[in-house]
Amino acid sequence: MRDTVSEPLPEGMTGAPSLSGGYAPGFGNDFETEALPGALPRGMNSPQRCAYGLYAEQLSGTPFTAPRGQNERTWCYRIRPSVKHMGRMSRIDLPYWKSAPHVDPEVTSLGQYRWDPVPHAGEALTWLTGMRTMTTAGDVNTQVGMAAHVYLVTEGMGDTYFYSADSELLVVPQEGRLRFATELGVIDLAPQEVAVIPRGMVYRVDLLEGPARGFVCENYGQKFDLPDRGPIGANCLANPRDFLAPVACFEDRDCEARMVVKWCGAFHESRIDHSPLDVIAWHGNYAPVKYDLKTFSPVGAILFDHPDPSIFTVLTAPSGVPGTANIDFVLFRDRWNVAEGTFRPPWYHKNVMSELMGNIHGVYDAKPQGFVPGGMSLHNMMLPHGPDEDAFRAASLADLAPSKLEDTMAFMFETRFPQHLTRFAAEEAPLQDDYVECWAALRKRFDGTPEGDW
Ligand SMILES: O=C(O)Cc1cc(O)ccc1O
Ligand SMILES: [Fe+2]
Repeated sequence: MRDTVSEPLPEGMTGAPSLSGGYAPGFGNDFETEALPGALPRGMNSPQRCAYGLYAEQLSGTPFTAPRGQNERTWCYRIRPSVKHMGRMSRIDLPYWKSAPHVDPEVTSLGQYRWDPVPHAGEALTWLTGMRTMTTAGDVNTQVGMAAHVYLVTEGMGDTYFYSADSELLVVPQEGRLRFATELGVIDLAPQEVAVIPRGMVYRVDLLEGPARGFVCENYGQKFDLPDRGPIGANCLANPRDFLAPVACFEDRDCEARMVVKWCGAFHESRIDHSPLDVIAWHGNYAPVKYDLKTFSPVGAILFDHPDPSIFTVLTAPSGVPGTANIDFVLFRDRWNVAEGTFRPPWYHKNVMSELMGNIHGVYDAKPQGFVPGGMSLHNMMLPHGPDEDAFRAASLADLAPSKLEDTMAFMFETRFPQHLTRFAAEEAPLQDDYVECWAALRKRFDGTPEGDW
């Protein structure tokens, strides 16, 4: 890939030649970037002839008529139009990547589930062959719901390129480093960062440091957005400036390449003779982004009680019903615990939404044992859960001086839809058969006295 060519600054001025080392900051911004000077048309989208003999093409991420605040599209100026990046498609099988509706009659999804990290199998796996679906929810055909996956990557995709017509992908690495070489530029991704790859965006995933493992939330529905902050005001939580979109760069490369497309839950391939990453300049607001989770500014209880976990929402994908997300992406990062007279860990609860959690790093306060980095848990719709016996005892008896929860980073994909386990999740992944035992020792403390039996 070529490096970004930055525009010369006007005479007598000095300044940074490029933004943020290959990225431009902002969430949902209208970006413009060109890898060759003058490649981006000025003042119009469709010149009669584009500079450098490029083709102009629009990528629409929302319907043409979406309300202005949600309307997303990007204009690309590319060596060939996308229609040249696809030949006749034929079906291929990626047996571990499932889409909703996928309800296996032999699998029980009703229960509290927890998994150890899915181990690296010792076989060579790419972003496509290493994607392992754990749960699906909703329906990919009607564009509602999601799937939760674990990825195991030991090698790059080589000359295979991919796009998902079904979904945008929220990528949450836990181990290793990946490079997403996309049509609009390059995103390098490490643990404790996340990336959002939009629906329809062509890319290839290279391995920078392996093996790599992480989690993916495949969003079939409306795009992830920043949540409204309500009375919190204009700042904190995830701040728009901390999202980074790549600047334009391109490949002008003839090779025997393969384009793989996910469409209505099925995978297809076709052969082409060049790299499709040929966008030399683009402008618009439909772009991949990355975000450093360590820039998330948590807001919490500063006197008493434990608020709902929605205060830690990084991104929310709306469902059309106000306040009822298709998916909330929620982050439990290191933070201060200061609430007085309060049981500080999460309370016991039953939730109409279903909660899939993953541990990126360290120890999660409600589950000091057994929920390890790389591990996942599922507390499905209306399934009771809460702190294990150790966490309950410790927090009930703790001296409530301010204390810092350190070395902790876990997340939740919370969806309004029940999540159905795949056979892989139920039979092949390292399910902890004894997970429910973590609550076994929660004994009756009611003894008729106001103090209870401690
Ligand atoms: O179940 C969990 O551990 C996630 C969670 C955390 C929290 O602080 C409040 C509610 C909740 O579901
Ligand atoms: Fe919960």
